[in-house]
Amino acid sequence: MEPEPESQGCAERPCLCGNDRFARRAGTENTARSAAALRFRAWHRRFRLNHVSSRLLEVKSVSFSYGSRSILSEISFHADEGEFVALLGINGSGKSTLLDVISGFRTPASGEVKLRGRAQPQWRRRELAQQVSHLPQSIHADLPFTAEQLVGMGRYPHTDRWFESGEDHRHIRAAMERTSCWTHRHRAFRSLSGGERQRVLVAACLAQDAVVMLLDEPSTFLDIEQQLHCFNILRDEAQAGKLCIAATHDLNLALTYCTRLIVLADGAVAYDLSTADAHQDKSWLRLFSKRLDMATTPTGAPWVWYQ
Ligand SMILES: Nc1ncnc2c1ncn2[C@@H]1O[C@H](COP(=O)(O)OP(=O)(O)OP(=O)(O)O)[C@@H](O)[C@H]1O
Repeated sequence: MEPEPESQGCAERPCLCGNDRFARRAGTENTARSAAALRFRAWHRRFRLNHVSSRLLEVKSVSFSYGSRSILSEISFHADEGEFVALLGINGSGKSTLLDVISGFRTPASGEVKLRGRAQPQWRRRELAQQVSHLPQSIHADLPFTAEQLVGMGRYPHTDRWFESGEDHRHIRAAMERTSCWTHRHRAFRSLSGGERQRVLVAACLAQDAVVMLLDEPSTFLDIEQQLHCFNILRDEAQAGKLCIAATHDLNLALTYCTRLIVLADGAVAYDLSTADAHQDKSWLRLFSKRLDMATTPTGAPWVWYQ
Protein backbone atom coordinates (compact mmCIF):
# COMPACT_ATOMS: atom_id res chain seq x y z
CA MET A 1 0.00 0.00 0.00
CA GLU A 2 1.29 3.45 -0.96
CA PRO A 3 1.96 5.77 2.00
CA GLU A 4 -0.80 8.36 2.19
CA PRO A 5 0.48 11.82 1.21
CA GLU A 6 0.57 14.06 4.27
CA SER A 7 -1.26 16.85 2.52
CA GLN A 8 -4.29 14.61 2.00
CA GLY A 9 -4.83 12.09 4.76
CA CYS A 10 -3.30 13.98 7.69
CA ALA A 11 -4.77 17.39 7.02
CA GLU A 12 -8.30 16.77 8.29
CA ARG A 13 -8.05 13.85 10.74
CA PRO A 14 -5.47 11.66 12.46
CA CYS A 15 -3.85 9.70 9.68
CA LEU A 16 -3.53 6.02 10.57
CA CYS A 17 -1.10 5.09 7.85
CA GLY A 18 2.31 3.82 8.94
CA ASN A 19 5.68 4.49 7.39
CA ASP A 20 5.29 8.28 7.36
CA ARG A 21 7.25 11.22 8.78
CA PHE A 22 5.69 10.67 12.22
CA ALA A 23 6.99 7.12 12.39
CA ARG A 24 10.43 8.36 11.32
CA ARG A 25 10.38 11.09 14.01
CA ALA A 26 9.28 8.61 16.65
CA GLY A 27 12.37 6.48 16.05
CA THR A 28 12.51 2.73 16.05
CA GLU A 29 11.38 1.89 19.62
CA ASN A 30 7.67 1.77 20.30
CA THR A 31 7.35 3.21 16.84
CA ALA A 32 3.69 2.54 16.20
CA ARG A 33 2.43 4.01 19.48
CA SER A 34 4.75 7.06 19.40
CA ALA A 35 3.99 7.81 15.78
CA ALA A 36 0.26 7.60 16.46
CA ALA A 37 0.65 10.01 19.38
CA LEU A 38 2.65 12.47 17.27
CA ARG A 39 0.13 12.17 14.48
CA PHE A 40 -2.73 12.86 16.87
CA ARG A 41 -0.96 15.90 18.35
CA ALA A 42 -0.29 17.33 14.90
CA TRP A 43 -3.90 16.75 13.87
CA HIS A 44 -5.17 18.27 17.13
CA ARG A 45 -3.03 21.37 16.66
CA ARG A 46 -4.36 21.80 13.10
CA PHE A 47 -7.93 21.18 14.30
CA ARG A 48 -7.55 23.84 16.99
CA LEU A 49 -6.14 26.34 14.51
CA ASN A 50 -8.80 25.62 11.91
CA HIS A 51 -11.81 25.32 14.14
CA VAL A 52 -11.36 26.62 17.68
CA SER A 53 -9.10 29.59 17.01
CA SER A 54 -11.51 31.03 14.49
CA ARG A 55 -13.92 31.75 17.35
CA LEU A 56 -13.46 35.43 18.13
CA LEU A 57 -14.59 35.46 21.77
CA GLU A 58 -15.19 32.57 24.15
CA VAL A 59 -16.35 33.04 27.71
CA LYS A 60 -15.99 29.65 29.40
CA SER A 61 -17.49 28.88 32.81
CA VAL A 62 -16.50 32.30 34.18
CA SER A 63 -17.20 32.92 37.87
CA PHE A 64 -16.42 36.09 39.78
CA SER A 65 -16.93 37.27 43.36
CA TYR A 66 -16.41 40.53 45.18
CA GLY A 67 -15.05 39.20 48.45
CA SER A 68 -17.34 36.39 49.52
CA ARG A 69 -20.23 37.67 47.40
CA SER A 70 -20.66 35.69 44.21
CA ILE A 71 -21.64 37.90 41.25
CA LEU A 72 -21.07 35.70 38.19
CA SER A 73 -21.42 31.95 38.30
CA GLU A 74 -20.30 29.68 35.46
CA ILE A 75 -21.06 32.14 32.66
CA SER A 76 -20.47 30.65 29.22
CA PHE A 77 -21.12 31.93 25.72
CA HIS A 78 -19.22 32.67 22.56
CA ALA A 79 -19.58 35.39 19.98
CA ASP A 80 -18.10 36.25 16.63
CA GLU A 81 -17.46 39.03 14.15
CA GLY A 82 -20.63 40.63 12.81
CA GLU A 83 -22.64 40.27 16.02
CA PHE A 84 -24.10 43.15 17.97
CA VAL A 85 -24.96 41.69 21.38
CA ALA A 86 -27.13 43.49 23.93
CA LEU A 87 -26.10 42.54 27.46
CA LEU A 88 -29.23 42.93 29.56
CA GLY A 89 -30.25 42.45 33.18
CA ILE A 90 -31.63 44.38 36.09
CA ASN A 91 -29.46 46.63 38.27
CA GLY A 92 -26.72 44.65 39.98
CA SER A 93 -27.09 41.59 37.73
CA GLY A 94 -23.39 41.71 36.85
CA LYS A 95 -23.28 43.28 33.37
CA SER A 96 -20.45 45.73 34.14
CA THR A 97 -18.55 43.07 36.03
CA LEU A 98 -18.81 40.68 33.08
CA LEU A 99 -17.57 43.36 30.67
CA ASP A 100 -14.70 44.08 33.08
CA VAL A 101 -13.78 40.40 33.07
CA ILE A 102 -13.96 40.13 29.27
CA SER A 103 -11.79 43.25 28.88
CA GLY A 104 -9.19 41.85 31.28
CA PHE A 105 -9.74 44.58 33.87
CA ARG A 106 -10.92 41.97 36.39
CA THR A 107 -9.65 38.42 36.73
CA PRO A 108 -12.23 35.64 37.06
CA ALA A 109 -12.07 33.39 40.13
CA SER A 110 -12.48 30.44 37.78
CA GLY A 111 -13.12 29.84 34.12
CA GLU A 112 -11.46 31.73 31.31
CA VAL A 113 -11.93 34.20 28.49
CA LYS A 114 -10.40 33.35 25.15
CA LEU A 115 -9.82 35.68 22.28
CA ARG A 116 -9.19 34.09 18.89
CA GLY A 117 -8.59 30.81 20.69
CA ARG A 118 -5.89 32.23 22.97
CA ALA A 119 -6.53 32.58 26.71
CA GLN A 120 -6.61 36.21 27.74
CA PRO A 121 -3.60 36.10 30.15
CA GLN A 122 -1.48 34.91 27.24
CA TRP A 123 -2.04 38.16 25.36
CA ARG A 124 0.42 40.99 25.89
CA ARG A 125 -1.44 44.05 27.18
CA ARG A 126 -0.72 46.14 24.11
CA GLU A 127 -1.81 43.33 21.81
CA LEU A 128 -4.99 42.87 23.80
CA ALA A 129 -5.74 46.59 23.60
CA GLN A 130 -5.42 46.40 19.83
CA GLN A 131 -8.11 43.71 19.87
CA VAL A 132 -10.50 44.86 22.61
CA SER A 133 -11.83 48.33 23.41
CA HIS A 134 -13.86 49.02 26.52
CA LEU A 135 -16.12 51.93 27.36
CA PRO A 136 -16.61 51.70 31.15
CA GLN A 137 -19.78 52.85 32.86
CA SER A 138 -18.09 55.87 34.41
CA ILE A 139 -14.74 57.58 34.32
CA HIS A 140 -13.33 60.46 36.34
CA ALA A 141 -14.59 63.60 34.65
CA ASP A 142 -11.78 65.78 36.04
CA LEU A 143 -9.30 64.68 33.41
CA PRO A 144 -7.20 67.71 32.36
CA PHE A 145 -7.37 66.89 28.65
CA THR A 146 -9.09 68.29 25.61
CA ALA A 147 -11.73 66.17 23.91
CA GLU A 148 -9.34 65.44 21.04
CA GLN A 149 -6.54 64.37 23.39
CA LEU A 150 -8.90 62.00 25.13
CA VAL A 151 -9.98 60.40 21.86
CA GLY A 152 -6.28 60.19 20.97
CA MET A 153 -5.80 57.91 23.99
CA GLY A 154 -7.79 55.32 22.08
CA ARG A 155 -4.86 55.19 19.65
CA TYR A 156 -2.22 54.37 22.31
CA PRO A 157 -2.15 50.64 21.48
CA HIS A 158 -1.30 51.53 17.86
CA THR A 159 1.08 54.49 18.20
CA ASP A 160 4.77 54.34 18.84
CA ARG A 161 5.89 55.60 22.22
CA TRP A 162 5.69 59.34 21.66
CA PHE A 163 4.13 60.35 18.37
CA GLU A 164 0.75 59.96 16.74
CA SER A 165 0.95 59.21 13.05
CA GLY A 166 -1.09 60.69 10.24
CA GLU A 167 -3.16 57.52 10.34
CA ASP A 168 -3.83 58.03 14.06
CA HIS A 169 -5.06 61.56 13.33
CA ARG A 170 -7.32 60.25 10.58
CA HIS A 171 -8.85 57.72 12.97
CA ILE A 172 -9.33 60.37 15.67
CA ARG A 173 -11.01 62.83 13.35
CA ALA A 174 -13.22 60.19 11.70
CA ALA A 175 -14.35 58.85 15.09
CA MET A 176 -15.13 62.35 16.41
CA GLU A 177 -17.03 63.28 13.28
CA ARG A 178 -19.06 60.07 13.48
CA THR A 179 -20.16 60.81 17.04
CA SER A 180 -20.70 64.50 16.26
CA CYS A 181 -18.10 65.85 18.66
CA TRP A 182 -15.38 67.12 16.31
CA THR A 183 -16.55 70.70 16.94
CA HIS A 184 -15.70 70.20 20.64
CA ARG A 185 -12.18 68.97 19.94
CA HIS A 186 -10.35 71.90 21.55
CA ARG A 187 -12.60 72.07 24.59
CA ALA A 188 -11.56 70.67 27.96
CA PHE A 189 -13.21 67.28 28.44
CA ARG A 190 -14.35 68.30 31.92
CA SER A 191 -16.16 71.36 30.54
CA LEU A 192 -18.45 69.25 28.34
CA SER A 193 -22.00 68.24 29.21
CA GLY A 194 -22.75 64.63 30.17
CA GLY A 195 -23.98 63.71 26.68
CA GLU A 196 -21.09 65.52 24.97
CA ARG A 197 -18.61 63.66 27.15
CA GLN A 198 -20.27 60.36 26.36
CA ARG A 199 -19.90 61.00 22.64
CA VAL A 200 -16.20 61.74 23.15
CA LEU A 201 -15.77 58.47 25.06
CA VAL A 202 -17.56 56.47 22.37
CA ALA A 203 -15.30 58.21 19.81
CA ALA A 204 -12.23 57.05 21.79
CA CYS A 205 -13.48 53.46 21.51
CA LEU A 206 -14.08 53.84 17.78
CA ALA A 207 -10.63 55.38 17.28
CA GLN A 208 -9.08 52.37 18.99
CA ASP A 209 -10.33 50.33 16.04
CA ALA A 210 -10.44 47.07 18.01
CA VAL A 211 -12.33 44.08 16.63
CA VAL A 212 -14.15 43.56 19.95
CA MET A 213 -15.97 46.61 21.33
CA LEU A 214 -17.32 46.40 24.88
CA LEU A 215 -19.60 49.27 25.79
CA ASP A 216 -21.17 49.77 29.18
CA GLU A 217 -24.39 51.72 28.69
CA PRO A 218 -23.13 53.67 25.66
CA SER A 219 -26.36 55.65 25.33
CA THR A 220 -26.24 57.03 28.90
CA PHE A 221 -26.77 60.81 28.97
CA LEU A 222 -27.54 60.95 25.24
CA ASP A 223 -30.64 62.66 23.89
CA ILE A 224 -32.95 60.46 21.84
CA GLU A 225 -31.52 61.44 18.47
CA GLN A 226 -28.00 60.74 19.73
CA GLN A 227 -29.06 57.40 21.28
CA LEU A 228 -30.33 56.26 17.88
CA HIS A 229 -27.21 57.62 16.22
CA CYS A 230 -24.94 55.82 18.71
CA PHE A 231 -26.65 52.43 18.25
CA ASN A 232 -26.70 52.99 14.50
CA ILE A 233 -22.92 53.47 14.54
CA LEU A 234 -22.44 50.30 16.60
CA ARG A 235 -24.65 48.32 14.24
CA ASP A 236 -22.57 49.62 11.33
CA GLU A 237 -19.40 48.55 13.15
CA ALA A 238 -20.80 45.05 13.65
CA GLN A 239 -21.89 44.84 10.03
CA ALA A 240 -18.38 45.88 9.02
CA GLY A 241 -17.04 42.80 10.85
CA LYS A 242 -16.61 43.78 14.49
CA LEU A 243 -18.15 42.23 17.56
CA CYS A 244 -20.00 44.81 19.66
CA ILE A 245 -21.29 43.94 23.12
CA ALA A 246 -23.29 46.72 24.76
CA ALA A 247 -24.74 46.62 28.26
CA THR A 248 -27.97 48.57 28.19
CA HIS A 249 -31.27 49.06 29.98
CA ASP A 250 -33.00 50.26 26.82
CA LEU A 251 -34.86 47.20 25.59
CA ASN A 252 -36.20 48.96 22.52
CA LEU A 253 -32.77 50.05 21.36
CA ALA A 254 -31.60 46.48 21.93
CA LEU A 255 -34.49 44.99 19.96
CA THR A 256 -34.14 47.51 17.17
CA TYR A 257 -30.38 47.45 16.61
CA CYS A 258 -28.86 44.30 18.13
CA THR A 259 -28.64 40.85 16.60
CA ARG A 260 -28.67 38.96 19.89
CA LEU A 261 -29.74 39.41 23.51
CA ILE A 262 -27.91 37.93 26.49
CA VAL A 263 -29.87 38.39 29.70
CA LEU A 264 -28.12 37.96 33.06
CA ALA A 265 -30.05 37.00 36.18
CA ASP A 266 -28.89 35.54 39.50
CA GLY A 267 -25.30 35.49 38.29
CA ALA A 268 -26.06 33.31 35.26
CA VAL A 269 -27.09 33.62 31.64
CA ALA A 270 -30.87 33.39 31.90
CA TYR A 271 -31.51 33.92 28.18
CA ASP A 272 -29.27 33.92 25.14
CA LEU A 273 -31.41 34.42 22.08
CA SER A 274 -31.39 36.07 18.70
CA THR A 275 -33.35 39.28 18.45
CA ALA A 276 -35.69 37.54 16.00
CA ASP A 277 -36.47 34.86 18.64
CA ALA A 278 -36.90 37.55 21.28
CA HIS A 279 -39.76 38.94 19.21
CA GLN A 280 -41.57 35.60 19.38
CA ASP A 281 -40.89 34.53 22.96
CA LYS A 282 -41.75 37.26 25.44
CA SER A 283 -40.86 35.29 28.56
CA TRP A 284 -37.50 37.10 28.95
CA LEU A 285 -39.38 40.37 29.55
CA ARG A 286 -40.64 38.99 32.88
CA LEU A 287 -37.14 39.26 34.31
CA PHE A 288 -37.38 43.02 34.08
CA SER A 289 -40.93 43.79 35.16
CA LYS A 290 -44.38 42.22 35.20
CA ARG A 291 -45.66 45.47 33.70
CA LEU A 292 -43.87 45.00 30.38
CA ASP A 293 -45.40 43.73 27.19
CA MET A 294 -44.34 43.74 23.56
CA ALA A 295 -46.30 45.09 20.63
CA THR A 296 -45.57 45.67 16.99
CA THR A 297 -45.20 49.15 15.52
CA PRO A 298 -46.96 50.15 12.26
CA THR A 299 -43.65 49.44 10.52
CA GLY A 300 -43.61 45.87 11.88
CA ALA A 301 -40.83 46.45 14.43
CA PRO A 302 -41.20 45.06 17.98
CA TRP A 303 -41.84 47.58 20.69
CA VAL A 304 -41.69 47.07 24.45
CA TRP A 305 -44.23 49.10 26.37
CA TYR A 306 -45.36 49.22 29.99
CA GLN A 307 -48.71 49.57 31.67
N1 LIG B 1 -16.04 47.09 43.44
C1 LIG B 1 -17.06 46.42 43.96
N2 LIG B 1 -16.97 45.89 45.19
C2 LIG B 1 -17.99 45.18 45.74
N3 LIG B 1 -19.16 44.93 45.11
C3 LIG B 1 -19.30 45.45 43.87
C4 LIG B 1 -18.26 46.20 43.24
N4 LIG B 1 -18.69 46.56 42.00
C5 LIG B 1 -19.93 46.07 41.88
N5 LIG B 1 -20.30 45.40 42.99
C6 LIG B 1 -21.57 44.69 43.21
O1 LIG B 1 -21.66 43.65 42.25
C7 LIG B 1 -22.98 43.53 41.75
C8 LIG B 1 -22.94 43.60 40.24
O2 LIG B 1 -22.54 44.91 39.87
P1 LIG B 1 -22.46 45.35 38.36
O3 LIG B 1 -22.01 46.77 38.35
O4 LIG B 1 -21.66 44.38 37.60
O5 LIG B 1 -23.99 45.22 37.92
P2 LIG B 1 -24.72 45.82 36.65
O6 LIG B 1 -25.58 44.74 36.10
O7 LIG B 1 -23.76 46.45 35.72
O8 LIG B 1 -25.63 46.91 37.35
P3 LIG B 1 -26.26 48.29 36.79
O9 LIG B 1 -27.34 47.92 35.82
O10 LIG B 1 -26.82 48.92 38.02
O11 LIG B 1 -25.15 49.08 36.17
C9 LIG B 1 -23.79 44.64 42.41
O12 LIG B 1 -24.55 44.08 43.45
C10 LIG B 1 -22.75 45.59 42.95
O13 LIG B 1 -23.20 46.21 44.14
